[in-house]
Formats: sequence, C-alpha cells, structure tokens
Amino acid sequence: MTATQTPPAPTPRLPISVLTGFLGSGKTTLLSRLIRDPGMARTAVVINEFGEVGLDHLLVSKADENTVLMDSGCLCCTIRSDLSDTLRDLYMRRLRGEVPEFDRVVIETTGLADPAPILHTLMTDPLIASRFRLDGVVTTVDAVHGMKQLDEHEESLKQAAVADRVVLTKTDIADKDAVYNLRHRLQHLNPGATQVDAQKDESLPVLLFEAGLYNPQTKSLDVQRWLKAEAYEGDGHDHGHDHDHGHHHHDHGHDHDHDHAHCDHDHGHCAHDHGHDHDHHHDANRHNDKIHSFVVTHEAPLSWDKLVGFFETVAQAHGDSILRVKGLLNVEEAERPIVIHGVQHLFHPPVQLEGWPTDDHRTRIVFIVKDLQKDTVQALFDAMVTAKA
Ligand SMILES: Nc1nc2c(ncn2[C@@H]2O[C@H](COP(=O)(O)OP(=O)(O)OP(=O)(O)O)[C@@H](O)[C@H]2O)c(=O)[nH]1
Repeated sequence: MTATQTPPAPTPRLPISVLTGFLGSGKTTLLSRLIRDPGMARTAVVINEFGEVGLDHLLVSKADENTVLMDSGCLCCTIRSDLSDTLRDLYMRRLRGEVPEFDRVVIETTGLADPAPILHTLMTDPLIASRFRLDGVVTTVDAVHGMKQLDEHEESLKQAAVADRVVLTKTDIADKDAVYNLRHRLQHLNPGATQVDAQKDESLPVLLFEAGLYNPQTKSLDVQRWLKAEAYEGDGHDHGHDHDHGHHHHDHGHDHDHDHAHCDHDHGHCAHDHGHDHDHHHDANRHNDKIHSFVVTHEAPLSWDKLVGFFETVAQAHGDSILRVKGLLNVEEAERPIVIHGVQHLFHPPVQLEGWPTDDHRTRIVFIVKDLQKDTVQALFDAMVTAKA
C-alpha cells in the first residue's frame, strides 16, 4: 500500500483458507473429514507433501504427478517448488479447463510452519493477490498437548494467535479441566477467533471456511465477523475478567456448549466450575504470553494519506512484532469503508466494501502482536493520523 494508491474497487476473488496447527495436532485428520463433506466439493486442497497425507483411499484419478481428483470432487495438489508457483499454475489450469473448476482453496501448512510467510505470499504476489483472497486462518490445537506446546513452542503460539478459527482436536481423549483451561488461554491469546470443537461441531465446513474477508454474497456480515473488533475492545493484553465477559457475551454458541457439556456430563461439577474459573485467572496470568492483541478505534473519518503513512511507519518500526493487523477504516476520501489486513511488514491491497456492516462507522484496527504495547501504537496513531496539522 502506498500513499499514491487510491482505494480500489471490489473484485471477486477465490477464497483461500490456511490450515495450520502444531505437529500432530490433527490437521490431516480434520482435512480428511472435511473433504468428504458435500459442502466442500469444488475445493482445491494444497498440501506440502502429498505422500504424508493419508488421503489415498479417497482418490479416483490423477490429473498429473502433482494433482489428484478425489471422489468427493475435491482437487488435491502438492506444493512443487513454492506456493506462488503452485497457486498460479492451479489457477491457470482451472482457466484452461485442465482441472475441474474449484471455488475455494485450502492450504495445509507443515506443523512447524510460522504462518506469516505463507500469508505474506498470499498478500504480496500481485498475480495471486488479484485472483485469490485470504478467507481466513484455521488453526488446530491439540487438547491433550496444546497447553504444553503453547508454553514451549513459539510457532504454536503464533499459529493460535493469528487464527480466525481455532479448532480444538482430541477433546474426546483430553481431560475436561485441561480442555477448559486451554480454551480460556486461547481466548486470552486470541479473543477474536471463534473456537470450534472438532469432535462436537457437526457443520465444520461452514464454521471453518466462511471467515470471509470479502465475500461478494454476504460481505457486510462477514467483515463484521472477520474483524470481531468488539472482542478486543476495552483493551487486549491482560485482564482475564474482561475477556471472560467478552467471551461469554460474544461467543455464545461455543462457550455455552462447552459449559453445558461440563455440567451435563457431571452433575455437581457446575458448582465446582466457579472455583475452577478462579484457577483459570491465575493460570492465564501465570502464562503471561508475550503475544496479545488490542484494538485502536477512532470516531471521525480519517485521511487516507495519513492512514497509509501510519501503516507504513508502524510496519517499518514494529513489523517484526506484528503478527497480524486487521482493520475496517472510515476514510474521508472514500464514501464506503475500506478493509485492510497485514502481516508483519506487509499489507494486503486494501479492499473497499459496498457498505458498512452495521451502524458502527468507527475506524477499528485490530493488532495481534508480540512484545509490543498498545500505548506505543496508539501514540503513533495519534501523532500521525489524528493530530491536527
Ligand atoms: N482421539 C483423537 N485423535 C485424533 C484427533 N485428531 C487427530 N487425532 C490423531 O492424532 C494423530 C495426529 O493427527 P494428524 O491428523 O496426523 O495430525 P497433523 O497435524 O496432520 O500432523 P503433522 O502433519 O505431523 O503435523 C493421529 O494419530 C490422529 O488419528 C481427535 O480429534 N481425537
């Protein structure tokens, strides 16, 4: 994004979901289940090493050495040299009719991958950015080993922090209290992500793959869900109590389910829950994750040039600390709102929406960061964007 760019008009692009998660956290198991779902037909799945993915029994034909067609209708291909080449090639073959027409792409990363470089590729390669859009990041977290992995492996923390959807796996074999604590820790780490239970939630494709940065059919609603700024408001980096309120308030479905499950399965356990909640607050504070999130908001419309200057400066000065930025901007020069998102030093080309998702027309910018305080970013924003010239 540069100061000379004007906000572009909306273009329909194919949604890409990035499926990530720590080693052994259940990505492949989830994917195998998903591609059997009729709702996932017309999906192209891009994976790092096809041989490792036990999907062979689902195959019916092989388009070439890298690409196979599943009997579910999904296309599955391996990343050859790099992700850009693979996506470009896939797109061109779709255009030429050499592979079945697909409507979405799911990229499965390796368990140790930091998702940032993959998001970079999707945002910066001009050809890819003009044909695809990032729909969302789906992260699997192992309910048995997840807590330890978050403690010990920064990749695991980053994967959970940048997620739009967190899928808890192995809840069938995990200790109930451990699941409860893990859910709360993830809620602190990433209040904007919806938590999904791979074992309980039936309609997984809908829950996971409509994160929607920009969906021409249902754009307004989706942007609201994607940004989920209200989950970050009132601060972002500590305060278990605030977040828990936010959680119960904003994420009815899942948390409710969880709490009910907790009670239903074990009468008398509900009373114990309250004490348990307290334990959790200690727990969350004890972890003191360096990764946290906050939102910068502003009421009045803002100058596009100043906003661009702010994003350029913040990326330059603090890019290493920025895991993800998502924003809905009220721009003076534009009649309609503009959506931006970025990872570290890079920003996706901005997208102009057809209208505001709700009556709330404030600029809201969500930052998911590591070792960076809200005050620092807010001061920069105040100095560069809202200060009177
Ligand atoms: N009980 C149970 N086991 C699961 C669940 N999800 C995955 N597993 C098992 O966990 C193991 C690892 O699952 P995978 O799907 O291979 O995990 P992955 O994230 O793809 O692993 P890598 O590709 O090595 O990073 C396998 O033995 C799965 O059968 C679950 O929800 N419940």
